[in-house]
Amino acid sequence: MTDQHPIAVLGGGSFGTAIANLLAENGQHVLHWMRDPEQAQAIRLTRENPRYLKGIKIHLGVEPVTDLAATLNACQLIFVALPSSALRQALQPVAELLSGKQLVSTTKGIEAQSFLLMSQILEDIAPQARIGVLSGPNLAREVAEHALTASVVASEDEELCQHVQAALHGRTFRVYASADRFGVELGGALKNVYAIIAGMAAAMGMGENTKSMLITRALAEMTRFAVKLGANPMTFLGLAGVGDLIVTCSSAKSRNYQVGFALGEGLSLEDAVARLGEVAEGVNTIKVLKAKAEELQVYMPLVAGLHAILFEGRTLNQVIGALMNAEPKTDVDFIPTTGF
Ligand SMILES: NC(=O)c1ccc[n+]([C@@H]2O[C@H](COP(=O)([O-])OP(=O)(O)OC[C@H]3O[C@@H](n4cnc5c(N)ncnc54)[C@H](O)[C@@H]3O)[C@@H](O)[C@H]2O)c1
Ligand SMILES: O=P(O)(O)OC[C@H](O)CO
Repeated sequence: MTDQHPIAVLGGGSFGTAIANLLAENGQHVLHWMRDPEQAQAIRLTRENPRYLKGIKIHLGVEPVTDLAATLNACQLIFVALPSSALRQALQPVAELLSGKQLVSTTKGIEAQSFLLMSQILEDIAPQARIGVLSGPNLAREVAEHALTASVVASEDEELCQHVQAALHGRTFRVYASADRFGVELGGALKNVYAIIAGMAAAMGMGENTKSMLITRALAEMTRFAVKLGANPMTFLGLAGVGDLIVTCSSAKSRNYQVGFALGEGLSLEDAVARLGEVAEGVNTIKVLKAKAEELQVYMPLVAGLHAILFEGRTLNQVIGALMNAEPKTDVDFIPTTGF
């Protein structure tokens, strides 16, 4: 069933475009808001978004728009696909218009200083809005190319979850619901850091054993951190936890992995980010995560190691040596209890 109102997607990058297309393919009228009028006009004329999703045809049901206030006024359900660095700055000025709306963040980042996740920023800006997140193993290009894909909508608001499921479910996209908004969102933000490490390991020609060790120890580390913050560790066994970790740490289509690969080839961080030309959220997340782990005294050797390479002048070989020679540890070191 299609919505009476158009559905808004905020953000003209690869994920916003992929989600807008999915919604339109399901018969929804989509107002796809982007800040750049030239980009909007180019999409209207060519039905493509060549900078971010070259070669993908954009459905006629997607209407590129640049008037943010008019877009928010017209829509009840709003997907936010802005970079984490831009979300607050873009939406604070229109906060009043968000009241009572269903806001679904797809942005996988953490705000510096506040350590707020993106849906917490939405809550902060618009306390009267209904808030959710969409997260999972969802590489934008694969979503747009109709690879069979699953995602998670997470919110305490069941009606919002059902609305998102109805709007997005289709032949190639399946949405699972969760009530654990915090855990789902945290998983999406944390995995980007480990994807950078996985990209570095790939560039150095490390083997499949190494990849498996990295992913598994990353899962242990991010779960340990999440538990310290009061999250449900079981969420990390789902699509938005280990699912997203696997895809992002395994695929050269991931921008975070690409940054790591470039670093492993010897590029500086600045050059690696410049070569990418798109958002790699893990680059900002690593700084705030390292600081928070120290503050909370959570053992996160992979995070500490990446931080040491990027910002403390350590070499990759020094860090690998330290990681492999660290004191012996147990394998699974958190025990889910019925309290969660
Ligand atoms: N691309 C993916 O595969 C994917 C999948 C799931 C989630 N995400 C998440 O979605 C978020 C957005 O990523 P993306 O891949 O679409 O990014 P992108 O790099 O493809 O595009 C970013 C877009 O944001 C716009 N933008 C930047 N600053 C802005 C501002 N101040 N106001 C308005 N627009 C602004 C840019 O013009 C661009 O259109 C990220 O947090 C990412 O983690 C991405
Ligand atoms: O391209 P990345 O590294 O931002 O990852 C994209 C998605 O988050 C994968 O689920």
